[in-house]
Amino acid sequence: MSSPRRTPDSLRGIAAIFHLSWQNKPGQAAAWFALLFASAAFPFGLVLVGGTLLGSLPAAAEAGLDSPEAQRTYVYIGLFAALTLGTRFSQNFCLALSHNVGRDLQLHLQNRLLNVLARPAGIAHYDRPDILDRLRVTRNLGVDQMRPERAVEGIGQVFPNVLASLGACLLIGLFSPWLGLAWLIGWPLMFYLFMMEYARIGRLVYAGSTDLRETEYLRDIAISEEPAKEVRIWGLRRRLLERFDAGWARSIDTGQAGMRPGRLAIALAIVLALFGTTATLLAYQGLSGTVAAATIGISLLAVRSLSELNAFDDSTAFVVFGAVPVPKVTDLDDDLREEEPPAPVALAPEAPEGDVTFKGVTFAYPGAEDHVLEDFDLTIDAGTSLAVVGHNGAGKTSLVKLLSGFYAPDSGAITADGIDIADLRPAEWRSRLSALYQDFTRYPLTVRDNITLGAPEFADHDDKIRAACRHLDVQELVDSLPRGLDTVLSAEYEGGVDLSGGQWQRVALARALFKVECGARLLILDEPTSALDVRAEADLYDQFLDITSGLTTVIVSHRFSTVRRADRIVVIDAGRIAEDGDHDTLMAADGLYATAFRLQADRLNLHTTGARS
Ligand SMILES: Nc1ncnc2c1ncn2[C@@H]1O[C@H](COP(=O)(O)OP(=O)(O)OP(=O)(O)O)[C@@H](O)[C@H]1O
Repeated sequence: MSSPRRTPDSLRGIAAIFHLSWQNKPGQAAAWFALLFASAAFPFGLVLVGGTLLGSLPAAAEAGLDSPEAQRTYVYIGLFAALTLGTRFSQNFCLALSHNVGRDLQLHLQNRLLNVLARPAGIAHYDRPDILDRLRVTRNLGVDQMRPERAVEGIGQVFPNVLASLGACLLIGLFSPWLGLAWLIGWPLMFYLFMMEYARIGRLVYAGSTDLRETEYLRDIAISEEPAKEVRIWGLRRRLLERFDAGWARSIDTGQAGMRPGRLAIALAIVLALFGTTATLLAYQGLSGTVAAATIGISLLAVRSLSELNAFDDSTAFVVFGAVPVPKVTDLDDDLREEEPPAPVALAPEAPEGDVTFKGVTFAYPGAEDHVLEDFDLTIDAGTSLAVVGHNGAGKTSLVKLLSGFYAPDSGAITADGIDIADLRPAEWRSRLSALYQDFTRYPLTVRDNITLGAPEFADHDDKIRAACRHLDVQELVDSLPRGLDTVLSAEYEGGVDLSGGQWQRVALARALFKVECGARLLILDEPTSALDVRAEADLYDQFLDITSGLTTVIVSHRFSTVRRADRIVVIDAGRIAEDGDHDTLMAADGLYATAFRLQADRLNLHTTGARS
């Protein structure tokens, strides 16, 4: 948990709110700034004119209705009425405009956050705890009291109030310079003490981000649909709750998370002392007639306006809490900004036509000490299929992630047609790839969307969709759905259906093959059969040559029935290639591959024997 005595995030947040509002819509921001000041200027004028009006009444009454004194009073009355209206209107307009500015800022931040997180070419930022901590704070863009939108609305109330109060302190100085000075010091001090209390509470809530991130993860496990089955079968509810409570207590000292009465008492004591002294002096001097009636009037109204303090209400809390996520978003934006290759190399339309190679690639995950791949060399021959096998954790998926450009090698290079893929625009390289990842995504969209997401510009090419669906009975699956390709794959929607795990994997395979139909040159299949039944796996085995014919394919699998079909098989062990060859060669070599293959084959045979007996 970080120290609660850091740079005040709220102040940075407020500055960022003004800056971003100006950047977003300068015209609207200028009107907002003007109204913020106008909402303070009108009440200030009201106090000044109101007090002067009060002071002018005795002389006007004495001099008669047509006297110059009375005419001055009429002017004051007119001004007072105009300023009263001005106060009312400017405050209402200011609040309305604050609402619009807040809404625009909220939208801007949400879009920016989405863009910031989706923008990096790779996914290494999801391995960085500092990014994840800030992400936790920015999630509060959607939590009511913490929303930046509420902070802007709060500014619309608090900012004019603070300015008007400072003006009122100055006006009290007309009556007594010492008293004015006392107010000018005491009032901001009181306001500061309140703000700091809110800021301290805000920091307590925000600061323990790492602990809270873990704690909230436990909460999410308890309330989300995906782990619901395991939560019940393992009876996790009580343990999750206990750990959630412990984590919450560790990250937020609940005893500290309220306003501290001591601080509040000091703040209130300052204000009460100022009010008491001012009232006593005003009464004494007013009665003794040593100070002009107008000065007494102005001071009285000034003191009254100072009692309309926003410092004590929720607006200040909203400003302090809601401003915190704002600079976090802009910081994330700066941190995750990536340089494009200085002069990106363009790929030929049909590229990669030649080999794809790993040359001396060494790679470790961010923050990890051990290398997953070390001085790794591999050539993936164009137009052939390559199977990558190895024990759990050997680095197969990491190889696929590197090939996809999700991570960059620490040293060495991955080249396609002799060009380092680091010199290409990531989007251009990926336009040539198609992939089915181990942890593929189940999109709650239509089947058509699910299949054509990789090449949406061809989404209405039914012939390509059919071609992508011709394997593993995906076409039959689509035909059996109530609305065919337009069926939404989620039971949460009207007319939608959910699929089984294996059916989802077939749809994901069709998605990968659709992109191939649309021109992808390199197909990556990472455990494509993990959820398939025996028949579907056998189908893939039968259709593998057809699917991969003439296509550069990398397949990662523990299922040897599919792997053995590949033109070439490499066994990865300890970050290097331990064996390399086709199925027959590797079996003849009688090494790791042959041992693992026989183990799996024997197990299947045993199983068959067991089933028969
Ligand atoms: N995001 C990550 N951050 C840190 N380490 C990681 C990350 N992903 C994987 N690793 C580590 O990298 C090593 C290789 O993982 P990888 O997923 O590439 O193995 P694999 O061969 O695909 O394993 P499996 O057969 O179980 O899928 C493992 O030690 C794993 O713990």
